[in-house]
Amino acid sequence: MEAATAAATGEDCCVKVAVHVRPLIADEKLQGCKDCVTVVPGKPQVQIGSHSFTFDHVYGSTGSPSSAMFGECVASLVDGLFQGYNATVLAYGQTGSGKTYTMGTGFKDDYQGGIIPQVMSVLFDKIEILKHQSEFQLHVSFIEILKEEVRDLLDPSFLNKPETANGHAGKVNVPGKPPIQIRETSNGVITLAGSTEVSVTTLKEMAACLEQGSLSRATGSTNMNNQSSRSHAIFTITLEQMRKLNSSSEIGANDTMNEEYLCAKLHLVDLAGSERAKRTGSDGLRFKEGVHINKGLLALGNVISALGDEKKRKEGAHVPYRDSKLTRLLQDSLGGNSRTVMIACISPADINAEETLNTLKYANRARNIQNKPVVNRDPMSSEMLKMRQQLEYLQAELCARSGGSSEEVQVLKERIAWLEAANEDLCRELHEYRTRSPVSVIDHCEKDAYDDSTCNVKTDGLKRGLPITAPDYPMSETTGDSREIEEVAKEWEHTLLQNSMDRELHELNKRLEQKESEMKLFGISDAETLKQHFGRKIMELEDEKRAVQRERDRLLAEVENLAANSDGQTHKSEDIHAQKLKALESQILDLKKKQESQVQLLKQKQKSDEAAKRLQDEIQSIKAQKVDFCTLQMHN
Ligand SMILES: Nc1ncnc2c1ncn2[C@@H]1O[C@H](COP(=O)(O)OP(=O)(O)OP(=O)(O)O)[C@@H](O)[C@H]1O
Repeated sequence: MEAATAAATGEDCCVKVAVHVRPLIADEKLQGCKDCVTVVPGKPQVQIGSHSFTFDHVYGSTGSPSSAMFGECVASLVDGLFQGYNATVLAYGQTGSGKTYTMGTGFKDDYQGGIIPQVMSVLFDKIEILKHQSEFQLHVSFIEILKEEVRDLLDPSFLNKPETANGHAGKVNVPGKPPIQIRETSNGVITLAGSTEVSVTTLKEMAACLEQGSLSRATGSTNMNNQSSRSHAIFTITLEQMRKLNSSSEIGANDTMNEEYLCAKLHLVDLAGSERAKRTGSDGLRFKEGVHINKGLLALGNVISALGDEKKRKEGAHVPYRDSKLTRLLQDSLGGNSRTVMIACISPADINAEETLNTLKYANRARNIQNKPVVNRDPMSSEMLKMRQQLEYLQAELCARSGGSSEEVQVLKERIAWLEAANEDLCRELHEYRTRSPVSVIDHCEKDAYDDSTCNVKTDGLKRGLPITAPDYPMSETTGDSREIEEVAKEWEHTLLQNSMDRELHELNKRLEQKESEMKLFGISDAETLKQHFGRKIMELEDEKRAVQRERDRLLAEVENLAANSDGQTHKSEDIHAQKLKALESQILDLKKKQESQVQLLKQKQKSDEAAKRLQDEIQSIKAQKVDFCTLQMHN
């Protein structure tokens, strides 16, 4: 639960102080006490001796009737609970001054006229009225601080215990039960860990809790009060509500949007009375109790002094809340997040004049205490409230604008509709392109390239499809929608360009691979070997040719010699030689042919060398192109 911030009315408000003057009681009358307190008629002013004090209200002994106290001082606090404000009603005064009577925790006399019973009855009346617009949950706790120990008055294990030796009706701490601890949450809220919180749904149930706790409370008889409260008692009502917001705040259709969770606490405090041991006649246990009571009240007095002194407050003086459990528990009620009313109970008897004056001085100082009550709303509710307020503000602004220039709104609406339609078309187109296979996209792109235009030209065409500068609206007014369309077109253009470049790069790689494999065939080392091989072959053929020519010359010379020597034999050997010569000539012819084919091979080799060189040059240029493309892709 979060205390709502200033936005949720973090008002500064002073502790309200009312004085309740009880009538002289039988004992005092018996003692012949005189009335020493005067209430100025029609004014909330009290005079005692030479001292005069003005308060917010004065009840009893000819001041306002006591019956008016609830309506004037407490009813507004109960109302505030329903708005999420914490509240405290604190009864302060000397022993026997009427605190228990005023608060209505005594279950004697006319206790129904006390504040707590009236609070309970008004609370349930209000819940009955509001139950149709809110869901409520009520819890009560009832604790007492006795001798600096916090005790749970609603602990079921305290019930039906026999009266103990010290005279405290039925209260024994259960062994093993952890003591109640006062804790402070991270946002400064004081809580009681370990106290019983009883969930109640009816007035009867709540009254039963009050009765049970009151009967369990430590009381004892003193000279000044035969049923004196020996402890400070705090009856706390916690009201949780899930409030449905009224129609003026209704915005969303969602129910949770129209609900807020509020939680507020009302502390009803009946303090033990200050006492003087001499006058109360207390000794032993009562004396010890009195010491503790006075210690707690002294700490309370110091806190009131620190908070009530404007100078000290401005100087940021330390407030000794931690000096006692009472002040620690009342930290929020005094100077914190609570609307607080202090009821100073006084006896009019002159015998009590000194204590009465002290009480009035304290009460007067308490009037200067400034509290800061805030609505206790849970963080989610706060957030929703903020959002709701923001939404209301925006709706109001929209209404104001549309009221101011309906024409402008109409034009804007048309423009939005047109942009939405254009956007839809583009999205559809984009979707179609995306669903195509990458190859078909490239093909599409290449087809465009073949038509003497590039992919970029195509995407420009896509952009052209969008009349970004609509005739009615200047370019500077381009809205989010048209920007979106442009971005889609750009993205598309980029994709196509990318695809085209990828494709070209792929082609280049393929060509490069092919050329490199060709180059392997015409490797430099293989070419050299081939050259040497052919060279050798030609040399061999040359040698062979020369040998055959020599043989032919020899044979011709032989033929000429034989012709000169004999005719018969000459004819025979002439034939033989002629045949040999013929064979040699055909051999020479063969060799010549071989030589020619070798020359042809050499020429081819030369051509191959040249082709290899060209290939190498081409590879170099392809590699250079590839580098250029890669650089271009990186830039894209
Ligand atoms: N306004 C009143 N009208 C009539 N009787 C009253 C009124 N206030 C108190 N009394 C009576 O005065 C006596 C003391 O009152 P009460 O017990 O309420 O005092 P107290 O301040 O609670 O005392 P303590 O601090 O010792 O508990 C009771 O008998 C009570 O009935």
